[in-house]
Amino acid sequence: MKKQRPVNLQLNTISFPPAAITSILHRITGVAMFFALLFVIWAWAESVSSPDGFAFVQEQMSGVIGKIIAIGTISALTYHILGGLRHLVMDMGHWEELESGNNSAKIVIGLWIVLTVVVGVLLC
Ligand code: HEM
Repeated sequence: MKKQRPVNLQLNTISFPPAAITSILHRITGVAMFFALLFVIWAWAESVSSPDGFAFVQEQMSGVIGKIIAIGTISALTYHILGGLRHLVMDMGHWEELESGNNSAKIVIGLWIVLTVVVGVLLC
């Protein structure tokens, strides 16, 4: 057995390829959407419960926290759909090689950032 074996992984020195980053972001945005949906469902239910309920939700959503939640939720959904479409293309047998997989990952991340900025500008 080798005597000098690595004793631990230095996570901060590991560089993740774009495809790995898209993969973990897909899971993170999926879990984030699950929790965001709790808020979305509450907001929908409250807003149709009465005129006062509608006014309350409207007031919350026009505040800073409401806008952060809205932009975050739409951003997570946008990423998840872009990542999902990338998976669909890969399921059809394309973008499966190292180079094309990393390129499509970079495009997904780039598009996501651009679309999130657009959503942010539109909602602010
Ligand atoms: C509110 C709606 C959604 C929620 C809460 C959600 C949640 C999740 C979660 C938590 C995962 C990670 C599962 C895991 O890694 O074990 C996941 C994976 C996935 N989602 Fe969604 N998802 C939603 C909508 C969508 C949509 C609209 C698409 C397609 C455009 C999509 C495509 C996928 C795909 C392809 C995976 C698998 C990714 C992989 O194998 O690495 N999802 N979803």
